[in-house]
Amino acid sequence: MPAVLEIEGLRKTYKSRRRGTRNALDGFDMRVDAGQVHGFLGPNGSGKTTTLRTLLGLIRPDGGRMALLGHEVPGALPTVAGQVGAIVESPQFFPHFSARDTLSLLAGAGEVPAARVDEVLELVGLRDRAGERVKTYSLGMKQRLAVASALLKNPKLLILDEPANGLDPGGIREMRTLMRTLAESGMTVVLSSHILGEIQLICDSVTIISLGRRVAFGPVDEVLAQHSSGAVRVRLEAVSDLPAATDALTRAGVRVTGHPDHLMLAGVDKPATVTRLLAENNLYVSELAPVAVDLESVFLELTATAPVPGQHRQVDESTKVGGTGQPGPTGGGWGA
Ligand SMILES: Nc1ncnc2c1ncn2[C@@H]1O[C@H](COP(=O)(O)OP(=O)(O)OP(=O)(O)O)[C@@H](O)[C@H]1O
Repeated sequence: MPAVLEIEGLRKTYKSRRRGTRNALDGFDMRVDAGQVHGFLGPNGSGKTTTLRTLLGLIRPDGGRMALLGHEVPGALPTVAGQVGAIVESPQFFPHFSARDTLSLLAGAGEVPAARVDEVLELVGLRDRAGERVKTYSLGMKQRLAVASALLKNPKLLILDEPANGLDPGGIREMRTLMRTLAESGMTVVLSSHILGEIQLICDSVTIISLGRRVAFGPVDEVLAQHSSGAVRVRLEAVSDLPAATDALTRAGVRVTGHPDHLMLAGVDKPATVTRLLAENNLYVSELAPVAVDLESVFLELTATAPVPGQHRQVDESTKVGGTGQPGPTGGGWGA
């Protein structure tokens, strides 16, 4: 299957006086095959938007190579731009224009046939409100308009950063159906999202990024299978014992992901060893069950972002150049 999007060894460094030089992308790789719905996942600040902005020529990379639809970018962007539709960060629309005026203006500028405006309004479910001013739209309606604008030129590749943002549950389901329909018509769709249950339902394949590097990729089934061996859910008689159990299990070399009322363990060969280890620490198990792992658990484990009882995780996924490769101690990866 031909690759529609290819990235190899992409590097991007941001420099700031306050935070020094930090790698947002640290040799990142990604490949998306034609006709797939591909999920692009990563914790806050892990480099997703930087990747997408770099691909679209909005940011200059510091190293690596990228190709869209078989053409090296950014050099070939003028050639491929007409075949790539993207929403990266919320686009701004004229508040006094209606959705139909907005799309007609964009269609005119992009030499798209006027009839396509009504087609995309229908596709995103805005037909009945298309004549009203954008300033009267809800967040979800603006999001639908943004998707409509990216679909106008019937692109071969559609890139959407958080398309479900602001959509109600019905809207999320409609977006899911729309993405599948577009893929069935031959379009390749790349979605970044934090709604992992949704990604598991929609996507054929995923890339997971952490600290500016790829930590997992491939068909969703394969990524789940690679990480599902020995997954066990543990509940204790006392929820307040979970931190002590996390500590004891981690010291014994078990990979533990904390949840408010249970722990998920990975790589457990014999569940009986867990029961014995906890009992030796006066921690008593009320449930020990093998589980089929889901994308959320895989994500939390691979990106080490699972909540730890009693701790407040600080967001910082960039890595200091010349540092240890770990996030900085001060947290707050919200730009310089
Ligand atoms: N203009 C900038 N100047 C300095 N640092 C930046 C800039 N833009 C992004 N960064 C940093 O680069 C890192 C990656 O940010 P990016 O926006 O790519 O993350 P993300 O994965 O899209 O996060 P989110 O899920 O929160 O949208 C973060 O540490 C961020 O603070």
